[in-house]
Amino acid sequence: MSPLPERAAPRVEVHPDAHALATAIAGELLHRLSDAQAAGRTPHVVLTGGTIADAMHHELTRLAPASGVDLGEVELWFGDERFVGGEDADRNVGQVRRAFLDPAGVPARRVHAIPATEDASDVDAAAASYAQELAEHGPEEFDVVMFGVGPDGHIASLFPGFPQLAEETATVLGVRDAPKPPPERVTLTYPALRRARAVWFLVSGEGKAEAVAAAHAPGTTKEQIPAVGLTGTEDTRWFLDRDAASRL
Ligand SMILES: O=C(O)[C@H](O)[C@@H](O)[C@H](O)[C@H](O)COP(=O)(O)O
Repeated sequence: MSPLPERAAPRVEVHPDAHALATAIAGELLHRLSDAQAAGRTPHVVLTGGTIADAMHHELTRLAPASGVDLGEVELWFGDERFVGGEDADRNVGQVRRAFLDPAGVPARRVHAIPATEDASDVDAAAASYAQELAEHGPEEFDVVMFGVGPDGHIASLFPGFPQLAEETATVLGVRDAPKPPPERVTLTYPALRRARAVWFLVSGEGKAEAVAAAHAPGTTKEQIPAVGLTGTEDTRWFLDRDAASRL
């Protein structure tokens, strides 16, 4: 892997409400995908779970047909996954499938799901398997990496104070005892997630306002608010609604 290039300073973009936020992010994502395809690249995107991401996926499905983006030529990855059964409603990939992949007709071969409990003996085996998939089929740089942000500032399954935050070699790790259920998860790490042209945080609601403010306060560390540790090479953006931005 080549040395890390320059990083883009974080910018904040505030939208009136969650719906407007979801629409704006979907539109921006389709722009990025369209530009990448026009430049002759098959873009790679890291998806996330959560409420605002779900709303954004529905908007993607609605807006994609008129965008000119070829959804057959986009590689989709996941920033983290709950280590549960493949059909469990808790799986991020299931949520994305229902809102976007199935209705928009994204080919299964483009979707890189993190192993479920029937595919791996434990979280470490699942992480090793996804790391191998990433090494074999992943890009040098993702086009867009998206994150929901928890009220505690967690992104993917990187939780405040957890050892995964210190990882500088492995691209994917297992997590046990996560503070948010389910306790067993698989997460990409900073070394994988920072290989990104664009890093976007998708945040909605008053319950996130404190974490958003802390992430933007001088001196906050990634051990306190894991979202602090990540920037893209071209674009680092906090997509907020008014409530999430209310303490900035
Ligand atoms: O792994 C999880 O338990 C969740 O997916 C979580 O990481 C989520 O992405 C954020 O908490 C934002 O979620 P909301 O958009 O629903 O607030």
